[in-house]
Amino acid sequence: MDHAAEAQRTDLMTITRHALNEQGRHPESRGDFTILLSHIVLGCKFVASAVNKAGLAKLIGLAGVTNVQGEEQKKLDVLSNEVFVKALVSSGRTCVLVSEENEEAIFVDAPLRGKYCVCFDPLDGSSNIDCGVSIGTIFGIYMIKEKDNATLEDVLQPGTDMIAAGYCMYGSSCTLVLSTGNGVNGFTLDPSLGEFILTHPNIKIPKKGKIYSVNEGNAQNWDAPTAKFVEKCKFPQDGTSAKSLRYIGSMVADVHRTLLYGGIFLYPADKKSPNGKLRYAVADSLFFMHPRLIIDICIPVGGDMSWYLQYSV
Ligand SMILES: O=P(O)(O)OC[C@H]1O[C@](O)(COP(=O)(O)O)[C@@H](O)[C@@H]1O
Repeated sequence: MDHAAEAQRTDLMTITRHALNEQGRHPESRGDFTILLSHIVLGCKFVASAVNKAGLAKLIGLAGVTNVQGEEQKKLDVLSNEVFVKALVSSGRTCVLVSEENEEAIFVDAPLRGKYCVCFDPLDGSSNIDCGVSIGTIFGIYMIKEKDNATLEDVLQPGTDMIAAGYCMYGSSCTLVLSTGNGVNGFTLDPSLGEFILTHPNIKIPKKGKIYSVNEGNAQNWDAPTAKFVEKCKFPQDGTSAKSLRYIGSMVADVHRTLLYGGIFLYPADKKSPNGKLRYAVADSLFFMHPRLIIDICIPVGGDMSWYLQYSV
């Protein structure tokens, strides 16, 4: 028997234990972030369960309503958004929530108000739900700028002011990737325990990759530099091998593969989407959910930037 392995199996580094270890690096911390994270984890576990049984529980298909982008909302979209909003509010650690599925920001009522602002897309890639392609939740966390005075400015801070960011991918396994600014770590849900276990410590994106990931169907809309870059991936002039094209069309899955295997994922600005693929929710004040801003945070902290194009926000 491999006793070392057995010991490893009993000495589990759960995401909560990891967060508590991280908390130890901040003596002033009172555990609020760990409590907030545990509620995000609850939302991810709920969505993972719902996604796994979607086909059986009639959760697939349209919810009969459209979101602010005019997109048909899928039942799982609606359910995921509701569970994350309720989990984040009930944590008692949030003050402003921005969801890709809600037209306006949610300001938490005073009795439950905390000091964190959370931007999230509860279920990115939802157009892939019906065919079983991996989808994901994306989140980013800011600290309120002025105690007891939550405003929209709190969620329009630069991405570099984010204190944590991550995504949870619902695929062949459920993997939560988190950065709190001290490296990027991946946790896989063990359904038998109901716990996210550290399986990918200190992820670093490989310096070189053999994969490029882009929707080639948009090529006619690309600007010249993008077209030239993709052309070099396909027809390299330096004697290297051509890169392989892998495009899942579900950003969390494309980014996760890029983070682990290297290469590049891009959704470049083009004539159709002048700012790349952003989410706009126009209310009395324009705010936007930039899933890639959150992903930006994960990848730079995850390692080499050489293959990662910056999105200008
Ligand atoms: O189909 P396109 O234009 O390539 O866009 C694919 C992108 O759209 C998304 O699926 C998000 O769209 P939805 O969440 O609205 O379904 C991303 O996950 C993915 O990167």
